[in-house]
Amino acid sequence: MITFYPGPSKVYPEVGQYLQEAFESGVISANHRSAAFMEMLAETISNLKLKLDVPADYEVYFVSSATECWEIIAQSLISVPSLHIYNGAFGEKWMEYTQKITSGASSFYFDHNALPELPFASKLSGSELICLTHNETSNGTALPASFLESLRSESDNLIAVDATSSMAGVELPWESADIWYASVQKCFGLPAGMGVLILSPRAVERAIELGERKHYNSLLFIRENFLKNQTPFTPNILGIYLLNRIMQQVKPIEEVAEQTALRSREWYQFLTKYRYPLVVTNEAARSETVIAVAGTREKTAQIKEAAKKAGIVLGNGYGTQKDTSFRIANFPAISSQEIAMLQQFLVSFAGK
Ligand SMILES: O=C(O)C(=O)[C@H](O)COP(=O)(O)O
Ligand SMILES: N[C@@H](CCC(=O)O)C(=O)O
Repeated sequence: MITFYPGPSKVYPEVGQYLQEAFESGVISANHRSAAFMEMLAETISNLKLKLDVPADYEVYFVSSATECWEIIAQSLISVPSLHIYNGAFGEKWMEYTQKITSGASSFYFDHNALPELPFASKLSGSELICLTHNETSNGTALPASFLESLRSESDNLIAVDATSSMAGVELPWESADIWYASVQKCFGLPAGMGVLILSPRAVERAIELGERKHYNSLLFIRENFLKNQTPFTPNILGIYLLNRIMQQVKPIEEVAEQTALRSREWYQFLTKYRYPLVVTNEAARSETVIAVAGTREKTAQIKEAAKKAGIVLGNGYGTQKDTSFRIANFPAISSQEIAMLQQFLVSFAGK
């Protein structure tokens, strides 16, 4: 089967070889306070920062998932009600989890075919954390870099961005936000089981100011460990090993992003040509890494079933469009040959 599911998704083919190497190297049997592990952790962070072009003064931590980042942020970085700007299921869930933990999260909902308006920024006091979803996996939308850049210039607030399904696939305007996080099972092309959390110096300062230390995953506790090249709890050592190998292998993000952009343009043109209705009709709001195709319940079920018979897994819809859309991951680990196979299938399905 070839898979276009937007997470877990296709892993880079080299992962097979790296798994064997990890076993043979002995590092996955090593204690996580050993020199061997600490060196590997430091090297992984350094390779990730290099390949993804993360600013030198931003700090990188590995946690268990993007979902855990919702909790870490709510516990350790929010003191006054946060503002959540979203248009889909993952942004909404982030707001709901935060609400449960902090008892104060406000929402600014915008239509998935629109981009959020900026005037909300002038109504903020300055201490609220602004929470944005860069790439909304559920409905195939993304925020353009220009939106993040404008928000940054309009507001002094700390900004947190969920880049779960875009980090390592597109270029991110790092300096336009303070907290970024993602999961490795999307654009990193890795097996699931790890989250990447990246903080600006201002976010670190905020964590220090708030001084929250009540949880095993309190940000300050995580940070203190990472500063020693360690982790607060036994980490996913295999996941870190694989991430390091993939970061060594991939091209710089600028080149990866070029390919993502080109492939996404081709996908949208192809789908339009063969009359597959897109969930996102506004081109400016479309994601480059997750493409959502609309359809009736019946048609959507039929196409997923026919694809399966042809050896292809399409992503189910998610959230309000669970049964009336399917999703196609446009992640870097997917090969051009696989894309051609799916397109061939879609051409023949369209003709039926
Ligand atoms: O796809 C998204 O967007 C998500 O939020 C993921 O489902 C979250 O993945 P985890 O890393 O939390 O498992
Ligand atoms: N992120 C994946 C999985 C989410 C889930 O099922 O919890 C998706 O968008 O489908």
